[in-house]
Amino acid sequence: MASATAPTTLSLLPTATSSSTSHIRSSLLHLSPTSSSSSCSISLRSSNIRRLGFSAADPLFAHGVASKVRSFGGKAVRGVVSMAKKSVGDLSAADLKGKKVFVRADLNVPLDDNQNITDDTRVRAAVPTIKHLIQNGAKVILSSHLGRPKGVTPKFSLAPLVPRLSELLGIQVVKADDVIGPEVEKLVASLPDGSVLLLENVRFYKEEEKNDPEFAKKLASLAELYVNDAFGTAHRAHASTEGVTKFLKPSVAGFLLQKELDYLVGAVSSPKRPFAAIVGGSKVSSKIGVIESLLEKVDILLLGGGMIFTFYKAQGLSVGSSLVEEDKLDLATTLIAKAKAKGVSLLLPTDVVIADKFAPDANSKIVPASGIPDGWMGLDIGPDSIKTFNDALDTTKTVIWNGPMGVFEFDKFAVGTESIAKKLAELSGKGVTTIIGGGDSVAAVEKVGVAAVMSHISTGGGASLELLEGKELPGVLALDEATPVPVSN
Ligand SMILES: Nc1ncnc2c1ncn2[C@@H]1O[C@H](COP(=O)(O)OP(=O)(O)O)[C@@H](O)[C@H]1O
Ligand SMILES: O=C(OP(=O)(O)O)[C@H](O)COP(=O)(O)O
Repeated sequence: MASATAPTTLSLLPTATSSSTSHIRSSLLHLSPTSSSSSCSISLRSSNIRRLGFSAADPLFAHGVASKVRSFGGKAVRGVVSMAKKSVGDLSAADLKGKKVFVRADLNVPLDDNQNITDDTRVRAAVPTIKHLIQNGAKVILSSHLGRPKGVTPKFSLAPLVPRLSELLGIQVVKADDVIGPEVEKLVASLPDGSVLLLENVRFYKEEEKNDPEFAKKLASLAELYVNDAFGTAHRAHASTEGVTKFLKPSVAGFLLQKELDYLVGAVSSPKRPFAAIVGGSKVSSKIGVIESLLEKVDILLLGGGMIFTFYKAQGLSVGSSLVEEDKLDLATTLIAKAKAKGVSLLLPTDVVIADKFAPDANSKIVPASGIPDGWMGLDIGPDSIKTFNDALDTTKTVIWNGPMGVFEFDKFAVGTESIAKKLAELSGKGVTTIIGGGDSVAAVEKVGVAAVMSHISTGGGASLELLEGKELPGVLALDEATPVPVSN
């Protein structure tokens, strides 16, 4: 784990020359949370941050440094500023033995009509942190939401999670019928060391989503330490993800949360190059933030999905009845110009699979991007584009993918998306870092059966999108910072 890494200290002095500045900048980039999430500390002045070409909004700093830099305004910052969050791996066995630990996980899994879990990815992803805690003698009070219930709703109970959790953990998980209150307190008091109590769906209380401080305090009163491992919910400032940290110290990151940050912030901020991003999905409007943020970092940007037709139309091509956002035509033109100015190789599909209706049994044909007839709509990228994309991807060392290349829910229009999934699997096998940024791209990778070989598959759709946009996640910001290391200055 990161805590085993030797502590690293950088001093950014105001007198730094331009050559030392570039050295510091590259060292700093190298010291992403990936390489040293718990033991890297930096001494810096805000003037040097600017000189190094960083802005306080740089995602590299988003989860530690930036907030401090901002809070100091333009004034000199002296002393140690930690860039990472404290991890559950930083807590010693003595910190954990016999301690009641409130663990917020994201166990928001899909259930079928018979309340069977149809995809247990999030349950499996929560296991390493819980196992670590129980193996160190902690009493785990496990909390999650499921769905978006309005008040107590039996079909959103966490009861279906108990058998799978117990199986994966190798112990019988006890379930409470409530989230707070005397019955829950009684169950907590009776917990032996190394056990797990699963609380009921935390969203059964409306106070959860309101981040009500009184509710957060009641949650906190159940435990002595807080671990947030709910990456998929880290973009929500709710009582169990943010509010509770005000009442429980330490408040630390779980292993899953750390891994997500390592890849979606660390690997993206200091990628092995060439670095490519593949962005697809339905609309430009939902991916503007991601595209703009990635344009700052990538060498190659491949665009697919429904959004390409807005780019085509902006370039004067006919798009038939394809999905187009008329109010985003100027934006598409701006993004193309921005890519050019930044030297990013932006590839739009050169051919598309078109359909005569939006349906799985639609008639289809392949046409060049410039040849979409009236009444037809583009639902997938074509074979020439797949080849061009594959050739570009062959040159890369890091790839991040967010959003399908076509309407992959219909088999006839899933070829582009599935080809990308297969290509990334092949590249992963050759040592390329492959990151799947949540949402439908994860479903595509799973459909093709190549999920296991990817470097990282995010468990959060919305959360990963916000991270890739360079936003700060409230559930992460609220956690304690990693212990600072004294700076030699
Ligand atoms: N050419 C297209 N026309 C219409 N919809 C498309 C097209 N290509 C992809 N889509 C749709 O985009 C949806 C995913 O979009 P989005 O939610 O933005 O991606 P993600 O979930 O990966 O973030 C899928 O349901 C897919 O069917
Ligand atoms: O499934 C989730 O988000 P996602 O669908 O964006 O991956 C999380 O559990 C967050 O759920 P929410 O969007 O109801 O807050």
